[in-house]
Amino acid sequence: MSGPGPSAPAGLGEFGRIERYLRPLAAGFPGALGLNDDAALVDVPLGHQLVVTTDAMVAGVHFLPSDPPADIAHKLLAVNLSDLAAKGATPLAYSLVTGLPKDTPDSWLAAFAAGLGEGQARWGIHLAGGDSVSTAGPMNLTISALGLVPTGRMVRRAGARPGDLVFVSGCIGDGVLGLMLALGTLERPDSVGGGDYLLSRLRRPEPRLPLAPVLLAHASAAADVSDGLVADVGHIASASGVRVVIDSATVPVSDPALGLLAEWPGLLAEMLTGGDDYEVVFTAPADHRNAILAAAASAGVPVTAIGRVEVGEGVSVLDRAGQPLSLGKSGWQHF
Ligand SMILES: Nc1ncnc2c1ncn2[C@@H]1O[C@H](COP(=O)(O)OP(=O)(O)O)[C@@H](O)[C@H]1O
Ligand SMILES: Cc1ncc(C[n+]2csc(CCOP(=O)(O)OP(=O)(O)O)c2C)c(N)n1
Ligand SMILES: [Mg+2]
Ligand SMILES: [Mg+2]
Ligand SMILES: [Mg+2]
Repeated sequence: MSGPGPSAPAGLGEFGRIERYLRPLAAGFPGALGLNDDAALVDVPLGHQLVVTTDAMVAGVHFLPSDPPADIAHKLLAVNLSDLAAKGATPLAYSLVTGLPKDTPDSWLAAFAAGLGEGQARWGIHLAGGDSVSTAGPMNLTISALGLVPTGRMVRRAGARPGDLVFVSGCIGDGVLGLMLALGTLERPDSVGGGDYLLSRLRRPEPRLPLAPVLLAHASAAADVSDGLVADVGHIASASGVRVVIDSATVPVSDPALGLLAEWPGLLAEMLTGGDDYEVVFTAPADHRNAILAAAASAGVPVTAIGRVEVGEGVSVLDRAGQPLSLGKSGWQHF
């Protein structure tokens, strides 16, 4: 049809890009139909429900335009799989929308697709379909991820009950410290490798998928921590109609973050509210505590008890002396 001519694109063009970079990512998912149809087909095994989640990432808002394309791909998949993990779901497939500025070279998409391929292999998920558009604005990348849960078992934000304990995976605050390093608003920590660790936690978060079965077995409510620990605990509190009390001294913090905190104690408020953690916060009956810690340890995910659920509403964060900390904000908001 359209041969090379004055209006032909300099690179592979829309369909050339799909064929070269995206079709290989769909090879492992028969329902993707080789990215050759109007839509994809998804089989849901008997006794299971489909869990659907969508997160977008926008240049200048969620990542820096200069970030390596493979890191952007890793994070885009990871933030979506983090929501699936928090719901107790097992990843199945994803749909991708690339909104790229017109001057984005083929080489950028090649590196981005390579990053997606690495993530697919790591997390056992395949591309099912999507859309490719150009944009007059900043780069905009969106994934909708599909996962499976046994019917009726998705772990919701609603379900926390007074008397439950609050648990969190991993460490909190690395992401926002990594962002401050990337933006140059924080000095690199003295610890060898500490700065690289914090930047990798920002750019390459690890979705807590191995925690999903532990959540299915024990959690009364759960959310992933994207906006900030206090904000996301607040989502559980309001959905569940309860009050949550967090003991800030028990919130797990990495060694590089501890080093920075020793010098600038004021960073604690940022760490509790800054977001970009992609850890899972969940509630469970207090008598499940030992079973949860043992199951999480077997799954290779560190989990720590950080607070309790009470009658009431909202979130209180207490300092070492049991006094309320005033944090200023609870988390990231787009508007
Ligand atoms: N543009 C939208 N259209 C439909 N639903 C949306 C939209 N934006 C957010 N939501 C819904 O609002 C809820 C909160 O969204 P969000 O805070 O982005 O969740 P998360 O932090 O887990 O990614 C979710 O149930 C999400 O599906
Ligand atoms: C360049 C840049 N600026 C700021 C941030 C911090 N940041 C941007 S959005 C966000 C919250 C999470 O994003 P959102 O779109 O709210 O994800 P969701 O809660 O829907 O999963 C954070 C912490 C960042 N990661 N990169
Ligand atoms: Mg979202
Ligand atoms: Mg999310
Ligand atoms: Mg979430």
